[in-house]
Order: sequence, then structure tokens, then C-alpha cells
Amino acid sequence: MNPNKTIHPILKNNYIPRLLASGLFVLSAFAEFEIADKSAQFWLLILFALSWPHIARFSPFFSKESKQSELVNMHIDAIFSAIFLIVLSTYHFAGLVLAILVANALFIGFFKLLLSTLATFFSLVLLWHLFISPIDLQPASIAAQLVGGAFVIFYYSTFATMGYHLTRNMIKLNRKVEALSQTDPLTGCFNRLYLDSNLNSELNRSNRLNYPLCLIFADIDHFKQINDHHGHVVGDAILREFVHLVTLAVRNEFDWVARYGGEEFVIVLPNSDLKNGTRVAERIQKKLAQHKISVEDSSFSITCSFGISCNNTPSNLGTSELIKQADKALYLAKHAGRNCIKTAKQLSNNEPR
Ligand SMILES: Nc1nc2c(ncn2[C@@H]2O[C@H](COP(=O)(O)OP(=O)(O)OP(=O)(O)O)[C@@H](O)[C@H]2O)c(=O)[nH]1
Repeated sequence: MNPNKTIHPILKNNYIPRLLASGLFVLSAFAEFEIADKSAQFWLLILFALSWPHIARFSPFFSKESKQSELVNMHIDAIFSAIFLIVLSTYHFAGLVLAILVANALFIGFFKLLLSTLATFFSLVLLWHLFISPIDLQPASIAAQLVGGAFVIFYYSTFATMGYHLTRNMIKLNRKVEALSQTDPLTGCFNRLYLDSNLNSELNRSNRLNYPLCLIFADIDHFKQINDHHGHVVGDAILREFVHLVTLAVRNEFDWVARYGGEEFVIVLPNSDLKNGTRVAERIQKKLAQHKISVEDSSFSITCSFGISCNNTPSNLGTSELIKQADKALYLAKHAGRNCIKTAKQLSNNEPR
């Protein structure tokens, strides 16, 4: 199996910086000759430093999910840095580490991660200092300080870059998931889920600010025949074009369209009454009449029936009542021969069963 194929870009991208940081770590540890002379742990540490970037890349710790795994890796990085400080037996770099970490945090806004890795880092240094051996405050050799300083700067700027990329990727992914969960994949308009969760807040806003809200139920006429005679590919293309035409007929920033199901769509018009809603439905009707939809060298004309309700007719309608009224009006429109517009006002005399 080629491991490159299964490695997530985050783990892959951080491999080289981590390897270089480990190299600098090894150099700085070697520069501290006194420790090299007497400590077996020193050699273990070197071994770990050299193997860590490979482990971090090829064997995701604790989680198969690469991003989660990279967060764990960052904590191991923090432990690694703490051991580095202990080995060099100086607090000289601690202030530098802290300053760089704070700067990183300001830059990447990744405070939670910063705090938890900082806690890991300092608790390890403290535990070592209290229970194992007091850290000698004597400064390390000049060579160790130089290479170690380079290590600290490089290591933590890498850490910041990783955090930054992680955060950016997560934000991007979240936005993508959110957009996908709200969008109808075929037509690109909002889906039923979005309608169900947003109509209520739209209605509350309209009641709070005391303006009317209009809801149009639009249903393409005889859509089954189109599917049956020309196939679902044509039907799909017609649905897409229909949504395109509807979006051209409504106000960009205020109104929105959601697919209720099949060939039924709901158009929500904030700050609009039945009159405004009827005007919008007429505009859509006109666009449909003027526009032939071309699919696979054929062109099609479609018509649509509309049922319109408004939260002030009668007053203070709730979400489900608003939808119900528009649906009933749509039923009237279908029964009146299709390609026509009916409003909730016309319901009382012709209430469908
Ligand atoms: N191509 C395509 N067809 C769909 C999709 N969703 C639902 N349909 C079809 O839409 C048709 C809806 O048919 P009906 O509910 O009978 O409505 P209609 O033929 O438009 O009749 P009226 O609404 O009474 O004018 C069915 O044939 C469904 O299979 C879709 O995503 N793509």
C-alpha cells in the first residue's frame, strides 16, 4: 500500500517542518555537550526526535480522523518542547517560547489549542523541576543557545502555521457542510431543511418589526408528463431553469426560494403583502411564458400554478398555518385550470376539502 495515498494533506504538509524542527532540536541537544556526555536519556531523546516526524505522519495517534490526530500531534510537540527545555537545563528559552506562543495565538486566534498545549508544556517542565530534578538555572553553552534559539523560533512558527491552516480548513469545511445541508443539490436553491428552520425566524422578525410576510407556493404544471415523455434528465434541467427564472424575478437580498419537494417550491417574500406577492407571481408567470427552456436540442415551455398567503391575512398566522393557506390557494389554482394565481383571500368561499 502506498502510504501517501491515505495521508491527509494536514499530516503531510506538516511533515517537512516537523522534520526540520526535529533536526534543529538534535543539533541544539548536541551543542549541549555536558548532557551528551552523561545521559542515556539524551540518546533516547535524540532517537525520539528523529523518529517523531515519521510517527506523526504515518501513524495518526488515537484518532483515524486526521485533523483530530494533528491536534494530538501538537500536544506531543508541546511535550517534546518541554523535554527540550529540561534537557538544555535553562529557563532562558522559556520566556521566548511564551512570547512566541502568545504572538501565535494572536495571529491564529487558536486560544483553546494554545492554552491546552501551554498547560501540557509547563506542567511537564514544572513536574520535572519539582519531583525529578531541580532544573539548573545556569545558562546553556553559547552554541546550544544559538541553535536552540533557532529551534524555538522555527518550531513555534511552524506550530502557528499548522494551527492557522487547521483553523482555516475547519472553518472552510464548516461553511461547506453548512451550505450543503441547506442547499438543494439539483437546483441550487434552499432545501426543505432550510425552509423549516428559517421560516419561523423570518416570521418572528416580521411580527417584531411589524411588517407583512408573504409566502408563495409554486408548482410546475403537468410536470409528470414532461418526465414521462422526455425523461428525468429533461425534467431535472427544467427544474434548474425554473429556479433560475424565479431568482431573476425576486429581490436579491431579501427574498429566497426553497424546494419544498418534487416540482413544488416555496418563495418567501419579507416585507410584502398579498398584492406584492401576486405581482411577483405574475412576473414569474411572464418570464416562464417568454422563456423557452432548451434541453438537448429541444425547447420546452412550462407553466406554473401559484398559491399565495400572507401572515396578516388573517392576522398573526404562524408558520404551519401560513404554509397551509398557501397550499390551499395552490389547490384552488390547480382546480381553476392551472397556470394561474390564487391568494389566501380567495379561500373563504372556495375552501378546498
Ligand atoms: N426530473 C425530476 N422529476 C421529479 C423530481 N422530483 C419529483 N419529480 C417528479 O415530479 C412529478 C410530479 O408529478 P405530479 O405530482 O403528478 O404533478 P404534475 O404532473 O406536475 O401535476 P400538477 O401538479 O397537478 O400539474 C412526478 O413525476 C415526480 O416523479 C426531480 O428531482 N427530478
